[in-house]
Amino acid sequence: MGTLLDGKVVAASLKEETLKAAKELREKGIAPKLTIVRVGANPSDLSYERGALKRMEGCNIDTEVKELPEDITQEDFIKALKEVNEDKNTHGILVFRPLPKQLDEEVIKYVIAPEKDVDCFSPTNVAKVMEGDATGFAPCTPTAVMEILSYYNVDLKGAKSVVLGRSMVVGKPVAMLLLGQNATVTITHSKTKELPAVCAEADVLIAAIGRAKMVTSDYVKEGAVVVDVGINVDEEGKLCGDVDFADVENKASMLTPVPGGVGSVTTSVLAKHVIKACTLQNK
Ligand SMILES: NC(=O)C1=CN([C@@H]2O[C@H](COP(=O)(O)OP(=O)(O)OC[C@H]3O[C@@H](n4cnc5c(N)ncnc54)[C@H](OP(=O)(O)O)[C@@H]3O)[C@@H](O)[C@H]2O)C=CC1
Ligand SMILES: Nc1nc(=O)c2c([nH]1)NC[C@@H]1CN(c3ccc(C(=O)N[C@@H](CCC(=O)O)C(=O)O)cc3)C=[N+]21
Repeated sequence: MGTLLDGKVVAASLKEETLKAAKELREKGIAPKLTIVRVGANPSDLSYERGALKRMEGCNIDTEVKELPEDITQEDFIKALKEVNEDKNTHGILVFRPLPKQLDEEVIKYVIAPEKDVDCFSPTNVAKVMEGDATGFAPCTPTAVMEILSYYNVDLKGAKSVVLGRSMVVGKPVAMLLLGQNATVTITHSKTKELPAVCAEADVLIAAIGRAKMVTSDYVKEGAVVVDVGINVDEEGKLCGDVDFADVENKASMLTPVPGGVGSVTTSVLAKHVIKACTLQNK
């Protein structure tokens, strides 16, 4: 089988850098802090929150969770978010999405302070991802994909890369980040014709569709690098990715597992972004 792209190893390496930077900030009397804004108690928000709080603790980053009622009005939500924006002790803000339907994300995305927006909610940061402007914050999950590829020295220059999925959360931004590293990028989605054949052209294949084990060996070129972003549950109720790992592992040269792949790097990127925000705000 190919090389396992082990997210835990990448996460540990990122954590080491982040811890060192956090220590240096604290020596200057600055305590880096992430504030999480959560509306209601959605299970997937709570699962990410648990992982994020644990990771911040391991990285010596302070945290606060601003828990808001499920039925909060737009006006009250905006007021609460502005308070976090203005909180001098908060350097990074994570707003769990999607928000409940009475809250209009198209309005709220303009409210979050771009310099504290560590998971790319603000259009300012979305634009910076498009422009390849490194002063912004790309979303954590696509950045985690890039960190894994970089850690394992995957050469992206000129590489044929195919992204499965075009959401604003994963597919589109990861395509822009790949382009920024000089990959030749194809973005595919539910309307793509001859999808397995298009994917089988890829040197680097990124799966972010949210379809359990859909990516079988016929989607994969012999020797390709495959990164699985999906977090799904299979028919037995176990966590699984978008890639059929057992079917693909002997064809790919490198492959991420689920769990233990991209998902385990995402919170380390979040921590890195909080440190970056804190450093920039104290320049
Ligand atoms: N590891 C992590 O930290 C994270 C993991 N995830 C996981 O990543 C996956 C994707 O998430 P997200 O981008 O938010 O999902 P969305 O549902 O928002 O987007 C899915 C995308 O995949 C495309 N798609 C869906 N079905 C097919 C299909 N049969 N063939 C081709 N394309 C298809 C859709 O196409 P179209 O646009 O045409 O509808 C869409 O662009 C999920 O499993 C999610 O749980 C998400 C965030 C964080
Ligand atoms: N602004 C915003 N950004 C997000 O990234 C975001 C969000 N809102 N809202 C909620 C969803 C959900 N989500 C999860 C990520 C990882 C696990 C998960 O299970 N992680 C495992 C690791 C899984 C693995 O190893 O692959 C863990 O942390 O132990 C779950 C859920 C992020 N989300």
